[in-house]
Amino acid sequence: MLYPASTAPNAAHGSEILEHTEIKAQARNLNFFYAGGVQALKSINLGLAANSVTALIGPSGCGKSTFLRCFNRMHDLYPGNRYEGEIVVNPGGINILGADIDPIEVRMRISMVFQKPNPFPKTIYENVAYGLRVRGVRQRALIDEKVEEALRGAALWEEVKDRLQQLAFNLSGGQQQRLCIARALATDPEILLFDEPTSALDPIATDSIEDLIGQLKNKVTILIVTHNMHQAARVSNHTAFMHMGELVEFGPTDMIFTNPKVKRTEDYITGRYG
Ligand SMILES: Nc1ncnc2c1ncn2[C@@H]1O[C@H](COP(=O)(O)OP(=O)(O)OP(=O)(O)O)[C@@H](O)[C@H]1O
Repeated sequence: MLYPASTAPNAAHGSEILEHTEIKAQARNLNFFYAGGVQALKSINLGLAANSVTALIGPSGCGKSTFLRCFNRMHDLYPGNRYEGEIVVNPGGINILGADIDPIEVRMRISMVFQKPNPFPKTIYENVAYGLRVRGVRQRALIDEKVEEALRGAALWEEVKDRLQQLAFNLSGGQQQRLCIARALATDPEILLFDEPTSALDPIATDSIEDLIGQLKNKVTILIVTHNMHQAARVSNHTAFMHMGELVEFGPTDMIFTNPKVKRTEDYITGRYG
């Protein structure tokens, strides 16, 4: 769906950037308050281009994870947290923060991969089948098919196809993280959220996850939080720089890293703070 310029996201920070781009999701005037009253997000307007990777960067505590977690309503798990504004997801233009929206359904459409691999204490097969079972899928043949498809999608199938009934904990850290990606893929999500997905992994496992992200964007829209600016530059199409709960600058990744328009972005990119 093409948005006219007037409704393009991120009006304050280069709305022209996504003007002719299909937008998968769009945060509109998004504020977020933790239960104690801390306002962690301040009027964020940001669009995620469909089938591409958007990276969130910024110093510790700037609100990256808070923003990411709004997209799958993770904050609902703790009483007293409060959103204001909207996150509109296409197709359908549905505001997933709406009071009438079931957060569990949101999490089927928008899956998350965490910092540390967190497989369930179950077999490799059951880890991937989990979301399908929660959704009520019962046919064994269909589950088999989906498990294989998700493991192939996560570039893990060849390594585990002969040991699907082994415990997931027997896998290496990098394999466990790819298993978590397969688990996230099994319910055919439209958006994948990655919260520093390689920070607990060695360089080789990191490379394989980055390659995988490059392949996955053909099928899903990806939002990734990373502290590693080289990683943001390698994997993302667009980058958003946040500072103190605000979106400071947003643009094509090469532009943000080579020619940022805002001094705060430049200072961060060049290592002057953060
Ligand atoms: N559960 C919480 N309750 C109250 N305040 C919180 C909570 N979690 C985070 N915050 C605050 O919200 C702000 C944003 O935190 P957030 O974790 O989103 O930042 P971040 O950019 O992801 O940081 P990091 O890079 O260190 O992970 C910070 O000021 C943080 O202290």
